[in-house]
Amino acid sequence: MPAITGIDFINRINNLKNEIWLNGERISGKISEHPAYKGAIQSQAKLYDLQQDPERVDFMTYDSPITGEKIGTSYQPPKTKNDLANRSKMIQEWAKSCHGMLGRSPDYMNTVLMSLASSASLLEGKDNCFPDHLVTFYEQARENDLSFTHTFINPQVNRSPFYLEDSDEPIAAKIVGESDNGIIIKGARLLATQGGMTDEILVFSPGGLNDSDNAFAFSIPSDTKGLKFICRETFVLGNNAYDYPLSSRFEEMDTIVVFDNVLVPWERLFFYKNLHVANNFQRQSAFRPFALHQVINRQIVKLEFIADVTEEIVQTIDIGGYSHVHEKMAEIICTLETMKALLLKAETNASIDEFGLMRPELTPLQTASCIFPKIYPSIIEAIQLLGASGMIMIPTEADFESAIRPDLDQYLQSAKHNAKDRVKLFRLAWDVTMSPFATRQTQYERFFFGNPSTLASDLYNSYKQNN
Ligand SMILES: Cc1cc2nc3c(=O)[nH]c(=O)nc-3n(C[C@H](O)[C@H](O)[C@H](O)COP(=O)(O)OP(=O)(O)OC[C@H]3O[C@@H](n4cnc5c(N)ncnc54)[C@H](O)[C@@H]3O)c2cc1C
Repeated sequence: MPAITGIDFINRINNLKNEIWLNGERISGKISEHPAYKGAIQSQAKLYDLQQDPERVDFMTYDSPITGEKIGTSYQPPKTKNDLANRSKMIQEWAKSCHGMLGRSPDYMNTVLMSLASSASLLEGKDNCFPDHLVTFYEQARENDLSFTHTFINPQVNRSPFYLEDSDEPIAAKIVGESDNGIIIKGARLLATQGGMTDEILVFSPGGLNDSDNAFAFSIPSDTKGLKFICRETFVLGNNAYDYPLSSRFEEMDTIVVFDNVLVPWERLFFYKNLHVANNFQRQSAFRPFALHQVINRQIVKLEFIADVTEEIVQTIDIGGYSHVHEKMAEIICTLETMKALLLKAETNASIDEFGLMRPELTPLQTASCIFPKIYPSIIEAIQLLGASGMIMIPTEADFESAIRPDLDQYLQSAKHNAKDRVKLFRLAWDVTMSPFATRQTQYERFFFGNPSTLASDLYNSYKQNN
């Protein structure tokens, strides 16, 4: 089938009837109508619709090698520098539609699956490995435009390097059985963003040292029997876009994932009970350069949006003459320009890799992934400092529609805007920096691609090898 539309996505997710728990209750009825999911599902649906837009179809889609129909570019293995540039254009187009706030827009996971399937040859001839399953499944996902969440990390029980789980009842999800139909998984995974609102969940175990039951990789439908998504509290405070401009539209739920004796059919298993492969496959595959390429493109769009919002604050209350304001703006500009330069270097120095992919240079992407999580929180703080009490004194749209409107118009006006527009801007700045949604965004960017110290070690070690 061709790339799906927004309504195809919504209908498919509603039909799944995934087991999702929020605030002590199982969500029933259409997930797309639930207040905690509605905004994100509608925003994601708009992304799918962009694939159909006649003005964008040439770079948002490409011709299926199987059917010739137009399918999503995020699934395309880039073979030329032009393909890579097209990929960036597609990623940035989707990111612009959500100001880079949907960290797990479908292009992220589609890219992950594309890069892993392109590296399937690494699994060939290895014990308990099924490279053909990975490639077949990728083709199935690509041709049906499947959406994904993923969970790669074990629950945060004990992070000491000497910790080995020793419990009769599994905590971290592991293999507890095997049958003619597949393997059985029991236990939990730390986190899946967008858990419950995607067709599939991709699971990779962290591997380890001694227990091959901790070594597996697979993808299963989100409505598989025994699979549960347990939500954190929702950060949607209301659905009015004036009051909650970002959280009403882009709040991606995070979920604990529980596997209650879940059967993973053989054909969905990519490898199992092979610790060496579990410990090395992702690192040796094309996963890192391509996933990071998607992440850095999105973060650039997000920074551009943040720079615009911040400049508007500066203009609105006319603080552009102060030198400390210039310093804060310069910090944003330097970060943005650094990220763009690193992306450009990665794409300029791209070369064909062992899997035949046009791979962006890894070092600049790793560098960007070390810089951004550190600087993002300080950019957020800079906006808080520039906005000062303006970030707090933000009446709602209902206030503007009430009898106190004349007071608000008089006392909340600004150098550039009338009161309602000024408050609209500051509510947006609050949703970028201070609301529960914003606070989660900061934590998200800090840990998006893993522990910052692990990312730094990765950069250090690969830099030593390659330079
Ligand atoms: C909002 C949000 C959304 C996320 N979405 C997803 C998702 O969709 N899918 C997914 O798989 N994951 C997701 N994650 C998980 C993310 O990958 C992890 O948060 C990240 O890898 C860090 O792991 P952790 O949270 O378990 O922290 P921990 O590993 O428990 O770290 C806790 C502290 O200990 C330190 N520490 C731990 N181990 C080491 C070490 N070996 N060396 C040095 N210091 C160490 C850390 O630096 C940190 O300060 C998400 C996280 C967040 C915050």
